Amino acid sequence: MVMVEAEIGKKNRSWKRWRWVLGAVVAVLVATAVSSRHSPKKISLFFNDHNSCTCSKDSRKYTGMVEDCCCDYETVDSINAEVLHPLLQELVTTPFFRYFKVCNNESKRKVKIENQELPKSEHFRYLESIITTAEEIDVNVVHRIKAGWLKWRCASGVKLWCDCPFWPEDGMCRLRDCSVCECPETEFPEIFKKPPRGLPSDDLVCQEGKPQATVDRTLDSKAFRGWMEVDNPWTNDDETDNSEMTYVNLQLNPERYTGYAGPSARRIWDAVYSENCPKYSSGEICQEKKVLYKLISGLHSSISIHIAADYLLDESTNLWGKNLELMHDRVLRYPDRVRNLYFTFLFVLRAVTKAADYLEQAEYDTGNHAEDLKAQSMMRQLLYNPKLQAACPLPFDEAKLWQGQSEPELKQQIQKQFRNISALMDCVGCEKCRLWGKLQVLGLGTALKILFSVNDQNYPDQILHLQRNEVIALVNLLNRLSESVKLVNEMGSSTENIMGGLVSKATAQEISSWRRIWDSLIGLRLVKLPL
Ligand SMILES: Cc1cc2nc3c(=O)[nH]c(=O)nc-3n(C[C@H](O)[C@H](O)[C@H](O)COP(=O)(O)OP(=O)(O)OC[C@H]3O[C@@H](n4cnc5c(N)ncnc54)[C@H](O)[C@@H]3O)c2cc1C
Repeated sequence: MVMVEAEIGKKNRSWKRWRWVLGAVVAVLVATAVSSRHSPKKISLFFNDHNSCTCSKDSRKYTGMVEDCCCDYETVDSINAEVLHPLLQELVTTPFFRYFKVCNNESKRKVKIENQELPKSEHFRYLESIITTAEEIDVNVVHRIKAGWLKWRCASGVKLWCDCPFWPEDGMCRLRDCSVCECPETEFPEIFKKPPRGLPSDDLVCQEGKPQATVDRTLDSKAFRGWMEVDNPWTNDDETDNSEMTYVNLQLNPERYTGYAGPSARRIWDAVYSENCPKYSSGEICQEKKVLYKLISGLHSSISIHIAADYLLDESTNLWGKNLELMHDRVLRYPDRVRNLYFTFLFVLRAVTKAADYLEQAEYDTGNHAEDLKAQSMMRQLLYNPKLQAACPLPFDEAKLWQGQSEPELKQQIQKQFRNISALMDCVGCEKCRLWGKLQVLGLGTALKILFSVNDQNYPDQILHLQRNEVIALVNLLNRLSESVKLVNEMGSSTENIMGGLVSKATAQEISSWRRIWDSLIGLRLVKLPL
């Protein structure tokens, strides 16, 4: 009996010791996991579980048809590298494509403070005096004043500002790089300032969707296509008020890292996805909703790729370069984000080639004859490229969509959602991000208009009309997507190798830490190794 009790006591003591060891091990595990989560350079202990090499390697080999498209990944990569990318890179440098019209109502904005209307210039002088008594003023006005103050301090002379219709926008730019450099009046093409040919100059406001806009279509659809302002049911921008518009040179304002992040940026993306294009579930059968989600996700991937490809690596020395870790973390390690990028690229490419007749005949007139001829000729090379036509004749087949019974209501619903996304771009709190956000969403809206709102069997009377800014946005968007696809193709494997190296390095470090912990436990005689 005594012997049995002694045996049980021994087992209890040994169990208690093991429990202690187990507790210590769990504590160390948790601490390691927490510390690696908070340290961006470290790879989490659980990284391998979720991204095991075997599983991710296979899924990252993008082969076969791009989902819902009519062209495979390999062909997209080769035709992009060989034809599209070089052509587009040059095309967007021509004067016609490098100037983009943006809203410039900053100078005319009046800020209402205590029932007083102040012009913007006076508003800043008044600002400091009232900011202390802020509680007494309507909270929205205070938000806006603070936003204006931040923006003003961040980049003096900010002008690219249209009102955010959803909430007081908080102008969260961190770097000077988030501001946009506008063109002086003398720089942008004289012809851009003129009203469209054939229309009386004081009729500009009346053109949008109004009877006056019905230009002679026979003439229009044959040889000459003047640029005119016609409504796009997919976008939110009203560009008819030309006095409030100005031009920016896109070549001087590249899309790249700006430091715009945190709650302001997060709020935009959250609103875009949760309110306007929620991720479809695997059982979702509505193709059109899937398309909207994939277009936005593809655009988001492209923006992230550009941020990572042109990143401020060292602020103190102003060193810019590629941030492969960021590219991997935001896009490459999510196969669906990469797939959506390819999808968006093919969708926009299809829109451009579908509008070939229109784009071929359009006027690329900026007053610089040689450059305009070059733009026209490159446009033709893009639209009728034999290699592209042979390799990928129909990048995306829009005829498969909008076949259901509830088509008109569904189209209206999706148009409304896209218009909301378009309006949300005015809430982007950093100028340069807003410029590119607005341009690319306008480009997507133009692609949607080309594919779904004209020359459709359901709308036989609709003839394609594009605004100059829509064409500029469409082509620049295609160029951005083409760059992203090229970067993903080139960087994909090297980034994976580097990240793979980091994982193995981190794993090796972690193994050696574990060995030290293990050795100490043995040293403390808390663990007994079997003989
Ligand atoms: C319109 C717009 C333009 C911007 N332009 C720039 C710019 O030019 N330069 C710059 O430095 N910053 C820009 N930003 C900010 C940038 O996009 C990020 O928001 C910021 O860098 C913070 O990144 P994040 O890691 O928090 O993730 P975010 O990119 O903000 O993503 C937020 C969430 O969306 C989801 N998500 C991310 N990518 C995808 C995807 N491809 N598909 C589906 N879901 C996804 C994820 O759940 C993620 O957590 C822009 C933001 C917006 C809204």
